[in-house]
Amino acid sequence: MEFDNIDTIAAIATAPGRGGVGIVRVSGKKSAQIAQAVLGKLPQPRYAHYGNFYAEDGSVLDQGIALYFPNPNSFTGEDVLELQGHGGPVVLQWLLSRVVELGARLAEPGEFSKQAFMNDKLDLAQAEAIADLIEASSDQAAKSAMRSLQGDFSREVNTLVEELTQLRIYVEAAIDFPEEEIDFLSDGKVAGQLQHILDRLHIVFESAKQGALLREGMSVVILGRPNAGKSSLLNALSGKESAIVTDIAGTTRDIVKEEINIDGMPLHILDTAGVREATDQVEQIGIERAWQALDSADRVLVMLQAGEAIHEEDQIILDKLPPHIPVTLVRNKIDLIDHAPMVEVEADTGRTVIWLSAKHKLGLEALQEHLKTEMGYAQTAEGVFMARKRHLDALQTALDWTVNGQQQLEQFAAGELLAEDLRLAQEALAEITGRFTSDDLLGRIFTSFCIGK
Ligand SMILES: Nc1nc2c(c(=O)[nH]1)N(C=O)[C@@H](CNc1ccc(C(=O)N[C@@H](CCC(=O)O)C(=O)O)cc1)CN2
Ligand SMILES: Nc1nc2c(ncn2[C@@H]2O[C@H](COP(=O)(O)OP(=O)(O)OP(=O)(O)O)[C@@H](O)[C@H]2O)c(=O)[nH]1
Ligand SMILES: [K+]
Repeated sequence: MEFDNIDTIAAIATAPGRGGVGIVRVSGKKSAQIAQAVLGKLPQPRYAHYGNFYAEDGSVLDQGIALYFPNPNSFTGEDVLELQGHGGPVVLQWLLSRVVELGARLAEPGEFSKQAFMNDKLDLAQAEAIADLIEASSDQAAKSAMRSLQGDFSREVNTLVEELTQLRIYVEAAIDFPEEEIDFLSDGKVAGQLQHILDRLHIVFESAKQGALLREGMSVVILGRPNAGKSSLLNALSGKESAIVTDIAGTTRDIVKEEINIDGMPLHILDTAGVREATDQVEQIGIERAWQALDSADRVLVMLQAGEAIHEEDQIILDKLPPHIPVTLVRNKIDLIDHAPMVEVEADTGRTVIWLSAKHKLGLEALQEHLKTEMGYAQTAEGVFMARKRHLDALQTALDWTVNGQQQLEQFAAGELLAEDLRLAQEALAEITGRFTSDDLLGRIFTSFCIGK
C-alpha cells in the first residue's frame, strides 16, 4: 500500500555548482499537474520527452528533457517528475521555484529516500547504502555500498531473522507440550540450530565490521615534542605539503588534518602542536587541543627521535596519555643514525615501535601496514558489505541474546527463557532493515542525507 504523503516534494537532485545537466526532481500527487503546467503536456510515462519548460507567463525558462514516472513504478513509489535542464545554478533555481509556485514544497534532506523506504522500495540498510555510496571515497567503499544497495546485507539479515523465528516457533511448540518439552529441547536439533545461527551471526558481524571500517576509517593523532617531525610525517603520508615544516621548534600551533586511504580504509591523520612547557599563549592553546584530539582518536603515534634515549619531555607525554588509547611509538630520523626502517615490539610494554624517516619517506609502508592490522582491516573487500556502527550494535545485541539463549538451553533446559532471548535477538536484527524501528531513528538516519536524495 502506498504510504500517504499529502505533500508534493521537490529539490535539485544534482550536485550544487555547475554541470552539463542539472535535475529538479518532484515527487507526490501534484507531479502530473506540475508536468502539465511546465511542459504543456503530460509526458508518456517513463519516456524521455524533450521540450520547453515554461514559466507562468509563457516565457521559456529552459529547454530540457522531462521524465514522468506514475506511481507505484518510480524511485519513491509516488508519482515522480524529473526536469532535466541545463546544469547551472540560476536555471535550476528557476525550475525549482517554478515547481514550488505550482504547489510543491522543498524536500528535506533524505526525504525522497525516506519516501522510497516508506513505500517499501528499499529497506533501511539499502537506503543507508545509497548515502554511503555517494559518500564513498575509495573503490572498496563504493563496491561494498553497492553490494548493500543491491540487498546483500539485507538478505543475510533477513535469513537470520527467518531462522531465529523458525527456531523460536519450534521451541514455543515444545513449551506447549510440557510432558515432551525436555525431549524436544534435548534432541540436539535446537542446540544444533542455535549454533548454526551463532556461526552465521559471527560471519555477518565480521563482514559488517569491515564495511563499517571502509566507511568510518581510522583516526590517528601524532603527538610528540617540538621538532620530532610530526608535520613531516603528516606530509609524507598524505603526499602533500599540508603542514608547515621548519627546524623551528613550535612551528605547528593548531591541529592540521589530512585524510588518506590505506587500501580503501580511510585514515584521518591529525598533526598537533609539539608538546612542551610553552609560555606563548597561542602555543599553549594549541597544546591543549593536541590533548583533546585524543578523545576521538583510535590510536596515537608518539614520535621520538631514533638513536636517542627517551627525553624527560617524551616521558611526560607518555605518562600523560589517557589509559584507553592504544599507542604506537615512532622512532623518526633514522637517516641520522644510518638505521634501516624496522618494526619491533617492546618486550616489556608490548608496544610496537616503528623506525622510520618522515623526511626521506622510509618505513612509511610498514607504518601503514601496522595501522591496518591494528584496526583489524582485512582488505579482502570481496563479499564485504557496507555497514554502519548502528548495524554493528544491532548485530552485537543479537549475538548477546543468542549466546544468552544458548546458556538457558544448556544449563537450565529453560525453553521459555530461550524463546524470549530468540525474540529479542530477532528484534535487534530487524532494526537493521527497519522492519522494527522508531520514528526517532528514521529521522536521524534520513536527515543526515544530502538534499535532493
Ligand atoms: N535520472 C535519474 N537517475 C538516477 C536516479 C533518479 O532518481 N533519476 N536515481 C535515484 O536514486 C538512481 C536510480 N534509482 C532508481 C531506482 C528506481 C527507479 C524506478 O523507477 N523504479 C520503479 C521501476 C522499476 C523497474 O522498471 O524495474 C519501481 O521501483 O517500481 C528509478 C531510479 C540513480 N540514477
Ligand atoms: N634528518 C631528518 N630530519 C627530519 C626528519 N623528519 C623531520 N625532520 C626535520 O625536523 C625538523 C622538524 O620537523 P617538523 O616536521 O616541523 O617537526 P614537528 O614535530 O612538526 O615540529 P613542531 O611543529 O615544532 O612541533 C625539520 O627541519 C624537518 O626537516 C627525518 O626523518 N630525518
Ligand atoms: K618544527
